[in-house]
Amino acid sequence: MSLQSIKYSRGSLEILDQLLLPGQSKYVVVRGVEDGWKVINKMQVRGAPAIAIVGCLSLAVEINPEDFENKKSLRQEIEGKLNYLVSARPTAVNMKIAADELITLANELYKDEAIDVTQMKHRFLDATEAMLKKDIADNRAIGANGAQAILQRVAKAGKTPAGSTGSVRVLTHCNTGSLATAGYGTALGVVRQLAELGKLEHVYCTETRPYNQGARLTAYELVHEKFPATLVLDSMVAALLRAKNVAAVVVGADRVASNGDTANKIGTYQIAVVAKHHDVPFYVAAPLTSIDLAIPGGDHIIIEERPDREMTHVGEHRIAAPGINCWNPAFDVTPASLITGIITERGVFKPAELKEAITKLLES
Ligand SMILES: CSC[C@@H](O)[C@@H](O)C(=O)COP(=O)(O)O
Repeated sequence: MSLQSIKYSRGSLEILDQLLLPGQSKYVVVRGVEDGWKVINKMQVRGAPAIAIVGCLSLAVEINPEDFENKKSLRQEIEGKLNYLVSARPTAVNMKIAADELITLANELYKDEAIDVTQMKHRFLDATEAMLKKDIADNRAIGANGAQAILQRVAKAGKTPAGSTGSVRVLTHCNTGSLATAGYGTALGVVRQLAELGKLEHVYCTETRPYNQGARLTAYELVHEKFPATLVLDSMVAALLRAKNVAAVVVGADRVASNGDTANKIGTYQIAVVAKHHDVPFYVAAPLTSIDLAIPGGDHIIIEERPDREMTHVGEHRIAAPGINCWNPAFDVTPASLITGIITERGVFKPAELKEAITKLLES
């Protein structure tokens, strides 16, 4: 069974505290929106899809026991609280897209004269809870589409390791697995699917400084799943791609602009540059809820800057010289020109085809 980052039943929400992993597995109770905002901002829960789901469910547990005087007050509560949750972390677009969808739903329910305030609340709770199931289904589809794309490309290029039966070695960055989503994972879902097909020869994961999502979380998931896996430091990627016949890089995304430029965990951009140099295909795996068609390119993405302490300390232990200045952007933007394909639940797209393809899909 894969790890569960979010435990939810109507009226009750708990998240696995990712600040404590891998040392301790402890669930934190989220009682409402204020708790939801805090666990997202402090990164007790993180990863673009998980942020959106926990944010929305924190509103669900808050309004579940409340009696609203009328539909207008419920609609106002929903809009105000969702917009507040969007402010917890700025780079990932998933929370914003989920908030916009749920606000649109609340407006429709408000206008629907056939339902009363209690029915409106239940319809809203149903829609919020549906996100959990949808995310897992989307991730499974991403996994299948991504594994197929990688295996096809590798077969065409004749790049499987010598003596193997078409199995591949892949590299991933940050954590995109069960912990970053409702379950299964995006880029790690592709790895999972390769393993399910018996085609995963080896997966390499980066440490992902400074927060160490790779060493603490991805490595934890890979060990848990008993996948053949090796941890490397971020500074080893060039050497790894030169030495280990890696067939593909697959990473997640926090926000994909309409031209395919992709914001993801800091360090992703330099991996893409190195992959290009070594002629290794570089894939981004992300659900449609990570694609922001409202912005034309990566320059429009706000990059979150996090506290110096994440760089200067490992746990309680200071590793940097006292007094040194720090720059700690949590994400970078990989230009579309370095991306081979964007793997979604609805297919794999070249960055140049993304906008038209997604617009068509959303219209249908
Ligand atoms: C499926 S998670 C995709 C991305 O959100 C992930 O790669 C990432 O950058 C996470 O950053 P984090 O700062 O840990 O929230």
